[in-house]
Amino acid sequence: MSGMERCRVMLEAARIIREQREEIATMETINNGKSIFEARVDIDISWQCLEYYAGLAGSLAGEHIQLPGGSFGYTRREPLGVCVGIGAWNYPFQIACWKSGPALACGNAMVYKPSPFTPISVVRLAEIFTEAGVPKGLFNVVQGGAATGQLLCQHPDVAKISFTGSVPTGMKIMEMAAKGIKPVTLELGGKSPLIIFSDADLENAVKGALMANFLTQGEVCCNGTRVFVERKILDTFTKEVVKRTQKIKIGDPLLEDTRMGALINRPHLNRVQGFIKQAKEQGAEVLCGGDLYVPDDPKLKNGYYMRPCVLGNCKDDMTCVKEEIFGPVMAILPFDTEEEVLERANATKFGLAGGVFTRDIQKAHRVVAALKAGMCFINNYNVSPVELPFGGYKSSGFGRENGRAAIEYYSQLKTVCVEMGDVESAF
Ligand SMILES: NC(=O)c1ccc[n+]([C@@H]2O[C@H](COP(=O)([O-])OP(=O)(O)OC[C@H]3O[C@@H](n4cnc5c(N)ncnc54)[C@H](O)[C@@H]3O)[C@@H](O)[C@H]2O)c1
Ligand SMILES: C[N+](C)(C)CCCC=O
Repeated sequence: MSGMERCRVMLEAARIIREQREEIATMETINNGKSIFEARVDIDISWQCLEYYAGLAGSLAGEHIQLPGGSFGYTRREPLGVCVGIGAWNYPFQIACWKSGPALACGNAMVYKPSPFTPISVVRLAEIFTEAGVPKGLFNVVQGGAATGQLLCQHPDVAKISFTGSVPTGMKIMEMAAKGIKPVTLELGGKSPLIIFSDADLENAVKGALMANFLTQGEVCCNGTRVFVERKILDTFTKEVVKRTQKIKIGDPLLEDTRMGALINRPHLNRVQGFIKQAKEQGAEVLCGGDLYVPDDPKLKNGYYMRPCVLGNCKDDMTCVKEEIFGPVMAILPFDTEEEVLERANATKFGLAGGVFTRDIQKAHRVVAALKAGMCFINNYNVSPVELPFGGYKSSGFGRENGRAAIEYYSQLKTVCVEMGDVESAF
């Protein structure tokens, strides 16, 4: 298909998703356990992503380059072929759109494997693509776990792998990709810093800290879980964060006023609570939450609910400050100077995201320029306009999703050199 034809089909898919927003969001809530309130936002980001790449599909082009003697060259932006997408369980539908959007816009096919913990909503996406006119077999869903993922990565017909998941799995994916000389996009974990200066708008900073920690039960790769607070405002900020955290409505994720649903499964809930236990043993203070939450509704009493947790008295060398918890656990860390906080913020193997709250515009830009992270926020956190590239530094991965940047990762350049004169042979 031409770029314009692909554009039309993708716009139709975006339209169907928009039209079926409520049904898909409900399915996603059942799939993952996140609140319906948030699932709706995920679905909106998903159709926006398809719409955005539909817009780019028709404008993909190479360049024309003039050479001496009237000769010239040109480049063609060509698809890679069959791309494999492997997704995590925290944003099942959205991750599938972040991968299939640019992949299909560039003219590739995609075989997508969702996490076995959230297998359902991406099947609906495949149906929607078909309804919209995507040719049969162009977007495929294969269900399974690690073994299935490995087979896909090792398949000789696969041209590219785009993976979202943990750092340990990312390493394995990269090894398999290396054996087949396949390009790979790795969207991995994080332990991102959020820096609150004393001149920040306190109301916004508090809201930002909650956004940075408690969306999707805290199971968010780019969460700003190390909240560095300038000592002057530590007490006021902490008091307000704790007060608001305690007010988060937990429970049946399908209810309109619920803002925190259930964690993904029992082993993960136990793991998150294990981090909190260890934090206490290492000297952190639980300022609120961290315990199990049992909803009144008897049918939910065995659900994987916990109260969102704020940890005080944290130190940089504690496990809860160094490791990705992937649950609703915020660590608050005081700081005194800009230089000090930057050094501490960057002292991590991860580099997915980072944020700063301040009214000083020069300081804000200076700080984000110094942060070693792929996605930085000034005076907000965890918003995701599809126009902006998203991806990590260091162990958080490489390659980018969203924005024009993703086109580079789903296409390849062919150069054509055209001779307009005679061949000057060396022989
Ligand atoms: N950077 C991002 O955009 C982003 C987004 C969401 C989640 N994440 C990260 O994902 C992690 C949580 O997700 P998870 O628990 O699903 O991660 P995971 O690494 O356990 O699994 C991710 C996917 O990889 C598959 N998989 C597992 N082993 C495999 C193997 N050997 N070969 C091929 N595929 C394999 C799984 O079945 C799943 O589909 C967190 O670390 C989180 O930070 C990152
Ligand atoms: C939409 N968020 C909140 C920015 C999450 C992006 C995907 C990371 O887990």
